[in-house]
Amino acid sequence: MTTRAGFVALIGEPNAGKSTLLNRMVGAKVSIVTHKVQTTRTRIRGVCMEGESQIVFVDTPGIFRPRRRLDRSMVKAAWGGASDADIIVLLIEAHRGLTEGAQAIIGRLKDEMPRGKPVALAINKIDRVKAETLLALAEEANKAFPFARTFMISAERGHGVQDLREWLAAELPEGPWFYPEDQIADLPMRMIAAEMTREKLTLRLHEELPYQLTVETEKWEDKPDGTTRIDQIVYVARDGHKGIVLGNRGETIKAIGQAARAEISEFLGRTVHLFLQVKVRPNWLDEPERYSEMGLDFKDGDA
Ligand SMILES: Nc1nc2c(ncn2[C@@H]2O[C@H](COP(=O)(O)OP(=O)(O)OP(=O)(O)O)[C@@H](O)[C@H]2O)c(=O)[nH]1
Repeated sequence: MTTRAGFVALIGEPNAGKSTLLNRMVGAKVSIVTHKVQTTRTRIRGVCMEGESQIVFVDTPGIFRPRRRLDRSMVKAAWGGASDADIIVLLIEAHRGLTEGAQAIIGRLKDEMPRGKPVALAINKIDRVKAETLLALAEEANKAFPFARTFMISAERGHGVQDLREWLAAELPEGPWFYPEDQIADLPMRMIAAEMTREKLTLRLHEELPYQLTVETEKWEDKPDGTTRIDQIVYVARDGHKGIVLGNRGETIKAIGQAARAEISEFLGRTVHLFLQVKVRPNWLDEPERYSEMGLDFKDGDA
């Protein structure tokens, strides 16, 4: 049996339908993550199996409209995320055509993507236009960039989505899966729970640390008595940050834990026992191992 696995970055202007498409392909469970603000560099948005292929979708937050310095570095990171993906899918809206924004993305794809990286075009929202308009748009776009394939889809209604999935599955490099098949169903829940804790940390610590914090769900145990034990680790970049997160006699982390526990419990509809640990992981932003752990191979100078 030949297995395939790899990373796919969905890019496009805001509102192009990236989240809708992702949810179609991966399942509705990830949708809660989608409205979250741009808080991490690159993260996994969802995983799906298609035949013997494991497709891992990565986030490319904030490709657009940098407002602050920090945002600009995230824009760069987003493009780093895209160029590290095995396949890129550019989503454009059928009724809006090749907007200025879409053309700007194509310009950057030309400048920044390594040669030979497959970039597919997905013309979304085909339910909103006539066939002639669609064909003309496909032709125009393919003149602007040598797309590996062009798909005409409606993420909302599901048209064309399976074709895209099958193509992605076949294009991914051969290799072992990144996640055991039985963990895939669990993965969105683990990510959502980590995101909830992260949000509480960000709320509580305001502008102090948010870009230097990361939360990972280490263990997840559904107990026979109907409760769930979740162990998470809050990673900070420096020793000094640990104290800020813990607070005076641990009261900050305690309050954060309580708030996160309440939200996770409500979301799961079960009693949750949440255990938080704060650990220092210096320079996690620059640490390539962090990304290889997720299966992403970041090279120096990406961020
Ligand atoms: N008519 C139509 N609307 C769609 C389709 N796909 C998505 N939409 C709508 O387009 C809007 C934007 O979709 P999202 O999936 O949130 O877009 P996004 O690219 O993730 O947007 P950002 O999160 O802002 O980057 C939503 O109102 C969707 O319901 C489609 O195939 N047809």
